[in-house]
Amino acid sequence: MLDLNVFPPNFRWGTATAAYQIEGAAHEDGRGISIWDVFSYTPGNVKKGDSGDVACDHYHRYAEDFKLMKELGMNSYRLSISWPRILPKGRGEINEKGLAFYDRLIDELLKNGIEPYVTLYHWDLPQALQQLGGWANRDTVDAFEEYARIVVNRLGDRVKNWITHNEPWCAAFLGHGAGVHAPGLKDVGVSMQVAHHLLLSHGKAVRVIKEHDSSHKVGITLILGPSHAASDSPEDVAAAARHDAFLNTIYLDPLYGKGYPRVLFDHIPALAPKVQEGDLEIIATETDFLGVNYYQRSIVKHSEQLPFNFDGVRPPGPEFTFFDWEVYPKGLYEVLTRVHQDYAPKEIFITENGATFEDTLTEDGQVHDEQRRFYIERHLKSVQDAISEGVPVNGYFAWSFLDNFEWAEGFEKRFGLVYVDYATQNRHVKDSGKWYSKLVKEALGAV
Ligand SMILES: N#[N+]C[C@@H]1[C@@H](O)[C@H](O)[C@@H](O)[C@@H]2O[C@H]12
Repeated sequence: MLDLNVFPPNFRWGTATAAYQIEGAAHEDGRGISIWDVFSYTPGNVKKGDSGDVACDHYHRYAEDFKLMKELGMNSYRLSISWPRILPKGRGEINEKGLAFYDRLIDELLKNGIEPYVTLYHWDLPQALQQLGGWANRDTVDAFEEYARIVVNRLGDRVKNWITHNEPWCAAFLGHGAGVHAPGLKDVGVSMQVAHHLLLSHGKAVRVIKEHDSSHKVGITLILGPSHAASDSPEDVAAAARHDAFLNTIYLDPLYGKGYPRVLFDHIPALAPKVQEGDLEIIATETDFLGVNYYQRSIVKHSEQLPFNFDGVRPPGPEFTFFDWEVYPKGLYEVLTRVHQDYAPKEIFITENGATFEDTLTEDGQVHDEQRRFYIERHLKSVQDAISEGVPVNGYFAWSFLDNFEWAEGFEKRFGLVYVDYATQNRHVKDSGKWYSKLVKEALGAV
């Protein structure tokens, strides 16, 4: 199935996490409140009333976690910085204890020979900024630029790989359109303006990073997936094209200098974001790589449902994850070849790919998660096929290293290669983690 010789010699093999999902210590050492703390504390928003208050207690256990990561043989690790840990009010006073924590974290990673890939924003906006309008307020773009400069100036002597934003589609639409993520707003027009401000802040952060050190690599992570028409009827084909714009090209097009997709905003002109002179040029600031998060495809049909006049159709499967997401490895190949053909990023990293299944810890501390192993194997085969066709994929970060706080699903949905027993905080490497470790060591010639 897999031919590791196809993967480039310096391929980055790792896992990914995010601050709010694993750190815990939500009220420790001067950390400010984030929109996800507020959203989680609001009854009904998160299953079982879970929150990131403790999570995987990574704030205190990072040394043991990185020791385990090293034992598993990974050469890279994608993490995010908690903005409210650095700037409790979002701007202004800097929390030195927050910066000192990330100093320790990065130093420990490097001590274990693991290359950090740092995401500046993985959804945990300081609540103080939300009270001023959050990402719907263009001023937050400047706040993000200030935050990025503080982080890059502090960690930039050791961190050389930066991801400005994680999945702006989720932050914008799930958080401001569907209301199922923080801050829990339900206004599609606002979500489109938020998308614009996220992209604008990305472009400004790229310039901050390159000003700090032009040799640093910087990119953005997008969640991407194929939009397949439910039938070849013109209506369904047009609906799928709008869905592709809604999920994919609303970000890809402006990032690669093409402006916003007309197929979407000609259909709903009233929802088009307000764009100021020069914005699109900033958004299209050259980057070094594209981060691709892939989980599933969408099947789309025409619908009278406003504002987009499209609706989802349940994929045929036959395999589905615990999230009820179809297992469709070919979609990753489709995304990679499309992105390469239409946008030609210098490099691509799979910054997230993984699945949740109902994991059970056995009496002897094992988790036999063959479904997850098979899921990852087939998606790596899609990466291999894309590389064989010349797509410059240079890394794969499995989501996730640890089971963690899965946003509105709380701790019920486990994505980790390592099982977390939240009652004891003990870590147990799942069969998928053992398999991935063996694969990585073989790929890196360590066996
Ligand atoms: N859901 N799900 C799993 C995973 C989520 O835990 C990450 O934080 C996101 O970046 C992305 O949505 C993917």
